[in-house]
Amino acid sequence: MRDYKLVVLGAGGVGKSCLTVQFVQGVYLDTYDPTIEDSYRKTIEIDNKVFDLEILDTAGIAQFTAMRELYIKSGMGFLLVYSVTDRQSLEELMELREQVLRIKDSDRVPMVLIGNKADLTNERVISVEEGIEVSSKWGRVPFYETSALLRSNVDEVFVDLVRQIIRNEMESVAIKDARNQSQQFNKNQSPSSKLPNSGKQDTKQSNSIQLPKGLYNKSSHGLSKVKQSKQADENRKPSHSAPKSSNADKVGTAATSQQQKKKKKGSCSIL
Ligand SMILES: Nc1nc2c(ncn2[C@@H]2O[C@H](COP(=O)(O)OP(=O)(O)OP(=O)(O)O)[C@@H](O)[C@H]2O)c(=O)[nH]1
Repeated sequence: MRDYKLVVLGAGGVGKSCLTVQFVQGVYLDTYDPTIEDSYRKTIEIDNKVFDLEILDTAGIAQFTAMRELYIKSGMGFLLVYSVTDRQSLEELMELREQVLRIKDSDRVPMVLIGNKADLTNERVISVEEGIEVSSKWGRVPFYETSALLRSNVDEVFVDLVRQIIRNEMESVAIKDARNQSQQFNKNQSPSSKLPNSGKQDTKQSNSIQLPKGLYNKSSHGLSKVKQSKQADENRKPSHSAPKSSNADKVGTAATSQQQKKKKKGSCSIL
């Protein structure tokens, strides 16, 4: 079983704990008590494969953010949450994303942009279009509006993130294999096997093995396999998904949740 570490990031009060608890336990918590750090586990099945998720619900308010660097380092995928009722929370996300990219030292970190509290239509200050715009600026990071209250798009954001991690892993393995093949090929090319005038021929042969030229494209996301990359682009369309009562049918086997790490108090009280 694969073990994936997901990290939920965002300003204080945007609904990180509520989204996490809704996903893990299927309950909505409606009182607010700032989180220091909570860890949850959930087993899910995606595409007939079982994944064990460790979800870290992090502190939004400044006093408790000292550990941020550490958990960003260990996280494999990130849920970046703002509230559609709080402009400041979207601004804070810009810095958080920068921090993630800097610490991971990569621009292809699995992440999802989430505008939560979409049910609060009268208090909304950030439009869907604005969310889509941010997602485009971030390189078409998948974007969802959610409501932890209505359990809308809750499963979807977690499943999307896990799929991104799987894709990333597959791409890394493919690149590694290609490198190994290329190295193996170079090793096998002993000078004695070359014809006296074989300069041209050698180049041709090695090009056919050097996958970065033939099979791979160099993009802003680094090397990626053309076919997979297309698929990834498809999936990365700024997929605004309007809130709806959702029950992702591919999610949710053997949901086990436990609050592992200490928390000042429960971030929300269970109804
Ligand atoms: N209407 C509505 N309220 C929500 C939603 N999600 C969370 N809330 C409320 O917003 C408040 C804060 O929610 P939390 O989940 O504790 O927020 P948080 O981001 O974990 O906050 P920190 O722990 O300080 O980082 C609570 O009163 C929730 O009930 C939602 O989707 N809709």
